[in-house]
Amino acid sequence: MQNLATHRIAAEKAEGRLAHTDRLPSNHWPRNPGMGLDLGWVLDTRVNLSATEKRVATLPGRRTVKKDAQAAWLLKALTCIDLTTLNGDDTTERVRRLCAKAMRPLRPDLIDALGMGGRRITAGAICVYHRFVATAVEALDGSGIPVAAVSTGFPAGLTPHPLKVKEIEASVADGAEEIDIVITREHVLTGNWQALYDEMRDYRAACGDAHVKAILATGDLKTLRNVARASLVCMMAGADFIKTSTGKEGVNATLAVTLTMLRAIRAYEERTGFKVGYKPAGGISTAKDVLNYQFLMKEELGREWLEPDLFRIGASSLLADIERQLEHHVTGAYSSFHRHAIG
Ligand SMILES: O=C[C@H](O)COP(=O)(O)O
Repeated sequence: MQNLATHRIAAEKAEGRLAHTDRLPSNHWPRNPGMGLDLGWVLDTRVNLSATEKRVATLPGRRTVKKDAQAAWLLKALTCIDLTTLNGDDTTERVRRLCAKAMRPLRPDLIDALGMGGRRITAGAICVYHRFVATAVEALDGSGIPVAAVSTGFPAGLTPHPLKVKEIEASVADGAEEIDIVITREHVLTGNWQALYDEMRDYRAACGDAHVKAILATGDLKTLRNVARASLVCMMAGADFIKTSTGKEGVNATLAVTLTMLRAIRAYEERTGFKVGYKPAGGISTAKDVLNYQFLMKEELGREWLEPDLFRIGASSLLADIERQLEHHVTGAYSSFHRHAIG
């Protein structure tokens, strides 16, 4: 069922008043409440590896956008970035600089030259460890940009369960509006779907009103079938988003994993009517990469999944390349990477 805000936005869109890059409110779609664990559905789910690989292999050559259209897609991608710093040497100062970048990701002259003068263009969120949540919330005050905290013993997810729940509660108390949890990979590798469902249910409950993204760590899950099944179980347990990776696995986001997860999202929506968001993360660092993810989102799920309330890109260095490409689009010249030190 659509809420009032949804109707208003739909009406504005129909009248052409909602520009391509304007942010939609984060409560645009009804939140996925989850459902009981349907083991039959989980175990019936299979993935055709060669068909998946064939489908994604043809994507880069088949779909391309140029000039103004490319600039519009890249601007849209920019608004979906969860600007991330997840390093052992993170400091308060680095997090503050990242927040400043999230609020002003592009130079004003570039925004004007792209015909977007006067529009508010920001990153989708800031993503940090719990230690820096309060710093980021303070730095972003009044901007409307949410803070996402990685949690539950990120990245390995092997701390005791009660501590994981407390970690979520602590980040929510500090002002995190989004919590990126990591699942226990062993539950997937041993086919213990009930245990995965139960832990995810606890995480969702601990989040309260904060939205929860379930990081599957797909590079650890061995098969696409496991990826599809884990995606379904996390959605059944109430995940608002499913996310590929921590960025710390040997293999992080890929197009094959993305196709598998997007089809699970589609199946879940067909069955329940609820839309779940998608967040590829880890190793996405070029404008060219991100366009392929956007094409796949649009082809598999439709235009609605190109907005930040259903699509985020977890990335620590993608913004710099998007900025360079947009600057090239405007000026005809590439700037060097050292001029885009953050993001
Ligand atoms: O969730 C975000 C990832 O940790 C970012 O990975 P990245 O540093 O490869 O962009």
